Amino acid sequence: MSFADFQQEIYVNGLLTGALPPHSVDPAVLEEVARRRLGEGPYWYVAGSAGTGATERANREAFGRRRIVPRMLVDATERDLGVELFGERLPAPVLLAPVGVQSIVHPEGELATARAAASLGVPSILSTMASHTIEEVAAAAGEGPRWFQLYWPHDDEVTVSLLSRARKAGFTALVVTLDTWTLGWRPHDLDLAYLPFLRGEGLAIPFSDPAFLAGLEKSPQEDLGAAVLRWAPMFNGRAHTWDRLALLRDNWDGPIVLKGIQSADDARRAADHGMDGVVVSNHGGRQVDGAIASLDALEPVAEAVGDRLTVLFDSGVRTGADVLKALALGARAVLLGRPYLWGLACGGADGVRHVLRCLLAELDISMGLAGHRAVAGLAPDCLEVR
Ligand SMILES: Cc1cc2nc3c(=O)[nH]c(=O)nc-3n(C[C@H](O)[C@H](O)[C@H](O)COP(=O)(O)O)c2cc1C
Ligand SMILES: CCCCCCC(=O)C(=O)O
Repeated sequence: MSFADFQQEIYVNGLLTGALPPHSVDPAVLEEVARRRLGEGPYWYVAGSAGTGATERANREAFGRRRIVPRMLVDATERDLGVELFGERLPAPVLLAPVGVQSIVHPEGELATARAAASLGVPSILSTMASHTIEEVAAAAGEGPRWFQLYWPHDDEVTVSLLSRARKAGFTALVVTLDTWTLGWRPHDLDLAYLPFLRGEGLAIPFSDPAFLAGLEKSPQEDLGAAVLRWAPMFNGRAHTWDRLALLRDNWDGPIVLKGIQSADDARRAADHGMDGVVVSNHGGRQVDGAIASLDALEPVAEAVGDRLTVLFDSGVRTGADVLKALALGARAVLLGRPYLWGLACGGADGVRHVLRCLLAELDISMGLAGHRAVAGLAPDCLEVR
């Protein structure tokens, strides 16, 4: 079955039974429904961005400036969206971005996300700030592909312990997020005084880690305040430096991908330091207001590193056509962020699966209509810049 068949399934169901799709296929409508369900604090924590929102808007505008140039009389009836990432064959060039504290959106949080992604063979990247433990999420993902995202603690024993737990639980690739060593200036969260971690929420992974617990007199269940006080300076407030990457290389025997890269120079340095990939990302515009649009950073990074690194992309992807554009500009695959959280809010695992199926169906159909049989054939000349 191709991803495009989801469109037929919806039409046929509608014709035969009069049934509408369980959720809207329009990401903006789904977001509106999620907004009503979540309430102000949780909605704005997810939807919000840094400062005036200029970078979040720039992310979308950069997609708007690029237009696909469809080619005719090409037989693209049969298409292959598959892609190989670090030796793993994936059915489509899409992963679910790491997102912390998903229990604020749905009680099953990362467990639901992992199940939905696994049902389609798509990797979901587990955040260090997840509201379920590494081992619980691994069990929920079953045979599905798993990647782990590290928020890198300023405590080497905790770092090594997290990496070893993730490896033991079957996570194959490590994504190290560099752009959020401290939280950006986020007016919505400040005005609503809504910051889930400060209540100890969504910290299931550090709070279940033996090396982290070894530094506490009482368990987090007995003394949550003390646990938060140990967590905060360990994970927040100080950046690491390039020379420290050796610790990760020495303690992770799979691919390592640096997330949050926005400059060609940093991408080259990542390659020089023995990294395997980068995610060109500005964290969905949540960190530096006024930062470069992620899509504008993509092509220079891809050109700078050539085959030395696997280049992934996120920030601002909303539709299948967006995925096509990012692939054409040099991404091997993209990470989807906020849209799947709206699916999670509206329908748990089914909602996340629905969002993924819509995105992949639209990508598949857009590829065909634009005259592309495989993602490997996409290049900058498939697009026009306005
Ligand atoms: C609510 C929320 C929580 C996030 N938590 C994390 C996280 O724990 N780790 C991380 O690397 N990125 C995190 N991100 C950033 C995403 O991985 C991704 O870079 C971003 O959402 C992409 O932009 P988009 O939402 O416009 O698609 C978070 C994003 C959101 C919206
Ligand atoms: C110490 C930083 C924790 C941030 C976790 C969630 C996140 O990345 C976000 O954007 O919010």
